[in-house]
Parts: sequence; C-alpha cells; structure tokens
Amino acid sequence: MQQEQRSSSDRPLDPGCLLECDAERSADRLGCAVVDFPVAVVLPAGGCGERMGLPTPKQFCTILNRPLISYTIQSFERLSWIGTVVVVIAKENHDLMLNIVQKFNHTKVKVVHGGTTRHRSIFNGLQAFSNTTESTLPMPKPKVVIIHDAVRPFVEEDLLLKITLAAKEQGASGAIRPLVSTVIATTSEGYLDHSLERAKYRASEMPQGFLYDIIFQAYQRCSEFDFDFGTECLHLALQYCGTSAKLVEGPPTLWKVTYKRDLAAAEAIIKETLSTSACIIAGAEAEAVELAKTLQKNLNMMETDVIPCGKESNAEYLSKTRNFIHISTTGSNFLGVLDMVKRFEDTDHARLYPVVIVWVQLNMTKQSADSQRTDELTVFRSLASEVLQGNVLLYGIQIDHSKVPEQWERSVERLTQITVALIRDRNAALTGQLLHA
Ligand SMILES: Nc1ccn([C@@H]2O[C@H](COP(=O)(O)OP(=O)(O)OP(=O)(O)O)[C@@H](O)[C@H]2O)c(=O)n1
Ligand SMILES: O=C(CO)[C@H](O)[C@H](O)COP(=O)(O)O
Repeated sequence: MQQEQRSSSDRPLDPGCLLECDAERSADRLGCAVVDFPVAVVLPAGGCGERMGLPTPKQFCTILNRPLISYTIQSFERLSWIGTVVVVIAKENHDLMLNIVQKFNHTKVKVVHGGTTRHRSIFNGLQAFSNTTESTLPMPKPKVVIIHDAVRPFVEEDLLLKITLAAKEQGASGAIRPLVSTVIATTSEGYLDHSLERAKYRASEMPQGFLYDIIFQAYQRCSEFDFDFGTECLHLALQYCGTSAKLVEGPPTLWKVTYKRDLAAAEAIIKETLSTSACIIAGAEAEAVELAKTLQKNLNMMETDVIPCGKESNAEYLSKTRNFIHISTTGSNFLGVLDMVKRFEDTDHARLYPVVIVWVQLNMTKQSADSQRTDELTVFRSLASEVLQGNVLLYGIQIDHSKVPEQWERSVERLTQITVALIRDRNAALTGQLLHA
C-alpha cells in the first residue's frame, strides 16, 4: 500500500488505534470533554468476503494472531467517550465472534445478526438500540451513531471526533479520500462513453456519523432496491431525510481490506507501528552498558530508552513499547528475561500485540564447550516455546566481545541489523533461535 510522504511532525497517528500512548490518552481526555452526548458504533461484519477468495470471511482472518475485526473493535473501544459497539455478523459466525470478544476482552461489544446485504446488516445493527426481546433489554438510544466497516481496522481518534461532532451539528458526516483513478462510464458494448473530471469527485470511505434518528428513519423509508443494491449510507440520509452530509478528508489508512494483498498491507502497517520504539536493558557490567549505548546509537530509526536491569518491569516502560532488548554477560542466565515475561503475564501486556524480547548474550571469554552451548540452546528453546503461548516472541543473539575495534564494530553492526529484522518481522518461526552476530 502506498504511504504518503509526510514530515514526522505532521505524520498522522496511523494506525493510531494500535498502541495506547500518552498522546492518545490526552486526546481521549479531550474527546471526553467535547463529546458530552451518547455515541455508539455499528460495525457491519456480516459479509463473506467473496473478493478475498478465502474460505474464512476477511473480518476473521488473523494478523499477528488476532482477527482483523478485533483491531477494528479496539479502535473504538479504547475511547472512553464511545459507548456500545454493535458488531453485526452472520448467524453462523455467532460462536466464533463470542470467542473473539472473550479472548481479546472486548468489553463494549454487543453482537447482532446481519442480513443478506450490507445495508440490511447495518439496519439490523441500528435496530438493536430500539428492539426488546424476551431476554434482552433495549440499549439506550445514542444521540450519534458511527457506522464503520469492520474491515477497516485503522481509525484515528481525531477523525472520529471530527465525524462525531459534524454528525451532531449537521445530521450526517462521512470520511472521504481523493480518487486514485479516474472514474469512467462505459457503453454496453464495452467502449468508453465518458469520463468524469477526477478533481471534482472523491471516494466515499468510512467512518460515517449520523444523528441516530436520521439514519434510522432513512432506513425505515428506503426501498427494497436500496437495501439490495445501495452502497452508500450518506445517500440514504440525503434522499430520505434531506440531510446533506458534511464531508471530512481522512488519511490513506482508512482503506477497506478487500483483496488478499490488503491483508498483507494491513499486517505491514501493524508491524511498522509496533517497531517504532524499543527498550534496551543492560546488565550491570560496564561492557553490557557500553554495548547498550552503541546499540541505541545504531537504532536511530527507533525511539529507544536504555535502562538498568531490574527496571524493565516498570509500568512506564511496559506501556511505552512492545520491544525489549536484554543485554547480559552472564551466560545462560535468563533470570532478567524470566522476570519480564512474568510481568507480561501479570499485566496482560501481550494480549493484544505480540511482545518481542531479544536476549543479547555478550560473550566475554572464549567460546564455551559445545556440550554447554547445546544445553543452553535447549533451555532457551523450551523457554521460548513456553512464552510463545503468551504471545511473547523470544529470540537470542550471541555476540563475542572483541578488543579489535574493526572486528567489534562489524559484530555490533550485524547485531543491530539482526535485532531490527527480528523486531520488524515478528516471526514466530524464529523464536528460540540463538543467532550469532
Ligand atoms: N451482508 C453483508 C455484507 C457485508 N457486510 C459488511 O460490510 C462491510 C463492507 O463490505 P464488503 O467489503 O463488501 O465485505 P464483503 O461483502 O464481505 O466482501 P465481498 O463484497 O468481497 O463479498 C464488511 O465489513 C462486511 O462484513 C455485512 O455486514 N453484511
Ligand atoms: O466505502 C463505502 C462508503 O459508503 C462503501 O459504500 C462501503 O464500504 C461498501 O462496501 P462494498 O461496496 O464493498 O459493499
């Protein structure tokens, strides 16, 4: 997927939904201050993903061990000013969806069954706010409802705020993007009829926001043809309620996962976002501290902190990053790493995103005997496979200390490259390997 060139200062938080950082928490506080009315979300997820061509509907395809739909849900759920998130799914996926809600601890989700088309699914979702069944009470009707395709996982809070506030003021609002291709009309024989002036048109994307009463009424009034062939909620609000939507330009990451290549693009975006920072933990030995500082200098494309061993369990560092580089000179002593893994289990830190730990073993003496290295590898592998169950990716890199400056520099350069590759790729198949820099 193409990324726009931007300077770091105006770079959007895309995909901002991924990591809850300090900036996001303050944006959320801002959201709470300005959104003083009830807001709910409907996520249509009842399609079968025909264009994806996979047996599993695309919303349930996994990226880094987590279904796509869970990323989308989390984009909304993390915002305190957003209430219920209604997820509309096909009846046969009910249990699958409940398992996802439970496994990823989605606390605001209400599951509703969909219809044969997207519009029918959305209307079912909206009706959940007014329907009473024998077993459930109706949910309180929101002032504004945001409608968002479940297969658009990256939604930033600032856009959601703009859409929500514009919907409250105007009755309807929607995200748009510039067209990447010109739209043309064809004749029935397959020839060019005419083309549209591209600069005048925009691609309609999601999220879209509505005063609940307006979109509900629009669906009540629309035709069977609209239900079966319509693709635009904003159009229904205009045609059936006379409400003209305020349009808001969104970032490129709003695109809809539609084809197989889009899954790869979504995975690349998530991995890129997870790789922007790291915490380097150095043992007490001077050589370990020196190596940590050199590594920090080399990893200039990431935001890094160097901290002494023992501090890595601090909530401050845990919440900042999903990447830890643990440097020790003490042979097969995994104590620091074990302590960190324990902390991840206690804090649920790795539930949503895999955490990477690169254990760097700095060899100060000549190579140990073959039998000792085999023992080390066995222990390391079994620890790595154990922690993998908890979504922690544990890799090892050995580096021999050298007093020859050029040799040492080359080794540290290799260490840097391997570390970056492991963090960026987050490849589960390479966990438990003791690589050599
Ligand atoms: N009967 C339907 C059809 C679609 N959707 C949802 O609407 C969103 C956007 O639709 P689209 O990308 O077209 O999804 P699919 O219909 O699944 O894909 P395809 O058209 O390739 O079959 C998706 O989250 C999809 O699950 C829905 O809730 N109910
Ligand atoms: O982007 C849209 C905004 O209204 C589409 O209408 C919506 O995503 C529908 O998807 P599809 O055409 O795949 O059913």
